[in-house]
Amino acid sequence: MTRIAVVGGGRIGEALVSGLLASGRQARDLVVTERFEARGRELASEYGIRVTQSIADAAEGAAVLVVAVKPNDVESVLTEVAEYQETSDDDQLIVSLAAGTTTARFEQLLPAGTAVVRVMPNTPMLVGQGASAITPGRHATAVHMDLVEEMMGAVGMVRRVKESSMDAVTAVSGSGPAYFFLAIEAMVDSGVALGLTRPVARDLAIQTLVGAGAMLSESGETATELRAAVMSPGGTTAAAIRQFEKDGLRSAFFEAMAMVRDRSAAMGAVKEDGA
Ligand SMILES: NC(=O)C1=CN([C@@H]2O[C@H](COP(=O)(O)OP(=O)(O)OC[C@H]3O[C@@H](n4cnc5c(N)ncnc54)[C@H](O)[C@@H]3O)[C@@H](O)[C@H]2O)C=CC1
Ligand SMILES: O=C(O)[C@@H]1CCC=N1
Repeated sequence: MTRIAVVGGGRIGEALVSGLLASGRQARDLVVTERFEARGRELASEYGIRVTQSIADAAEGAAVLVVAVKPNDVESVLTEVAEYQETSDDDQLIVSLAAGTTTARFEQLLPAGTAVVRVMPNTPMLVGQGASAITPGRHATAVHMDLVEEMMGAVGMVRRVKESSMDAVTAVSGSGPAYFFLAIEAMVDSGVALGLTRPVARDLAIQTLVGAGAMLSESGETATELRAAVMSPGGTTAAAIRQFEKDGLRSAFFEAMAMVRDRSAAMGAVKEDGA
């Protein structure tokens, strides 16, 4: 089976590894490079995978090298990857999970002709429920795209998009889980303010999110139709929706997601300028 090396054992690197193992991939087919030794030991003992501090060591024999470090660390990682590739016969497919960083930037830092596929994943891939968008670099072939679609498909759903859509994708699905976590925090606190115990408020709020998500994905009905079915005429839900609209919830989403798009685009622009 294709050997995968993951550089960066942080939150998203761990989510990928955990999701891949849960989907049936063998621990021997995965290797992680993690710069912090203690974190590396934690991952090795939790998942039974090999963890190393050396990028060259992980890259050796791997067909795919996944870059799962912060955008600011991409350059130093790719410098090491390029050094490795120039002295070996391996020509791994490079998969980027880094927000805002373009495939052109990756190609600039890697040996000429290196195949790069950019992915915007999200953390629910930890439990096999990720939502990823993928886009090819200049040298990525249909075979490379199929390989990445299969890898990310093992930990959730995948859509192919144009690279120019990646900043918007980040606003919807990359950062998206945090919006729902924030909503749950607010719902639990509000339930407590209304007199519920915290465990009861928490359990009810979480199951409500899970149930609403299942209805959205399984019923074939739109969010608008499903909301209408909860809103009895002159009832409780209508009172809540009216208040949310008055407080600008819809516009808050629009503004916040436009901020993500702009932030993501700015991260890419700064790096391409070489700043
Ligand atoms: N956290 C999220 O929900 C999402 C994150 N991303 C992207 O994934 C990337 C990683 O994000 P997180 O996992 O949240 O960050 P993180 O900070 O949790 O993990 C990054 C890990 O990389 C390690 N690292 C850095 N330089 C290294 C090197 N040279 N060699 C080996 N290990 C090295 C760090 O020690 C750290 O453990 C970022 O580029 C981010 O934009 C994309 C989508 C969602
Ligand atoms: O907040 C971030 O920059 C990363 C990218 C998408 C989700 N988390």
